[in-house]
Amino acid sequence: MATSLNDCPAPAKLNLFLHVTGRREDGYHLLQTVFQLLDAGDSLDFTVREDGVVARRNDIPGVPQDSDLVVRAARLLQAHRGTALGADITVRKRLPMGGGLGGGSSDAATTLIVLNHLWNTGLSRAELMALGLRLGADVPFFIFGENAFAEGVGEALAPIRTPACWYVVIEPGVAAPTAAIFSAPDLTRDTKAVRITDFPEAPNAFGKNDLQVVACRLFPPIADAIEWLSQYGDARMTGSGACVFCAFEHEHDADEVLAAMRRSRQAHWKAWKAKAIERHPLSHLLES
Ligand SMILES: C[C@@](CO)(OP(=O)(O)O)[C@H](O)COP(=O)(O)OP(=O)(O)OC[C@H]1O[C@@H](n2ccc(N)nc2=O)[C@H](O)[C@@H]1O
Ligand SMILES: Nc1ncnc2c1ncn2[C@@H]1O[C@H](COP(=O)(O)OP(=O)(O)O)[C@@H](O)[C@H]1O
Repeated sequence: MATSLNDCPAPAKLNLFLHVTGRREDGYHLLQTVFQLLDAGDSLDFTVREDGVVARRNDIPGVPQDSDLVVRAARLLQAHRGTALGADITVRKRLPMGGGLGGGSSDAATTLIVLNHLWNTGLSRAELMALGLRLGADVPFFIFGENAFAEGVGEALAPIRTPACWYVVIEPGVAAPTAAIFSAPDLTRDTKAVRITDFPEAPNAFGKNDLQVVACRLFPPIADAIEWLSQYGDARMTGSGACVFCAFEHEHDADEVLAAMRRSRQAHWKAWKAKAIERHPLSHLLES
């Protein structure tokens, strides 16, 4: 049995659309969204420890070890299965925090998938998804392992085909706190529910992101990024922001947009391209 796994990917996600259709009694919002996996993300190293200690080996500014979703995920699995093993974990962050790309959730999902393998704790995909939901609404999606239409708070998932394309992602340089966006008085919470069969073959212009109006009001750089990227297609925000994206059929189209940005007065934005992928790269570590 292996005792370490290095360079484990934690892919980013985009919300191709995000509708707020209602609110639960506990205040959480009911959503409909399509989650799209990208070939860009964070990466993590894991080494099993015999002494039961779970430790993050690197510093992440603003995220103390004990509140890191990675450490919390490892300790949750450890307690759930009563294993005596621990782990040293290194997290290489590339995704911005508060970016709407699901970075922290994806790190947590990768941790659950990899440690379930290294610790031989034997949880099924469904059991790991249920455990992951305790850490955040986006975590089950990453364990689900393929692009999905999601309902509820994001935990009711159905597989969906999405176009093979490239995305340009702009980081507008602000962090959008999810709680502030959802609690805004001007958030609309009554978008009519759609059915998965309404989702067209070429869905990049389907629906809208209901969180975008609020996020643009609170954080004007998000509005600036959407306006700039809209020259090239249907640009919109992912999740609760702050990142903004637009789809392109060919990689060279995405390259041209990035080059145009670097020549423009928006050259200070961080921007990159990523390819749409169909499956989570660690999906093979879990049974069906
Ligand atoms: C909006 C989405 C869409 O994929 O992603 P992100 O943009 O954050 O990645 C998610 O639903 C984010 O879910 P999750 O990651 O669990 O959100 P949290 O940070 O835990 O939520 C912070 C707060 O936002 C509010 N919240 C969150 C989710 C939801 N469906 N309804 C809510 O009202 C709650 O007040 C919650 O306490
Ligand atoms: N490993 C982690 N990576 C990123 N953020 C983390 C991590 N652990 C905890 N967090 C907290 O979760 C918050 C949301 O981060 P993240 O999931 O990256 O953004 P978003 O949900 O907007 O995509 C961060 O602001 C940070 O405080």
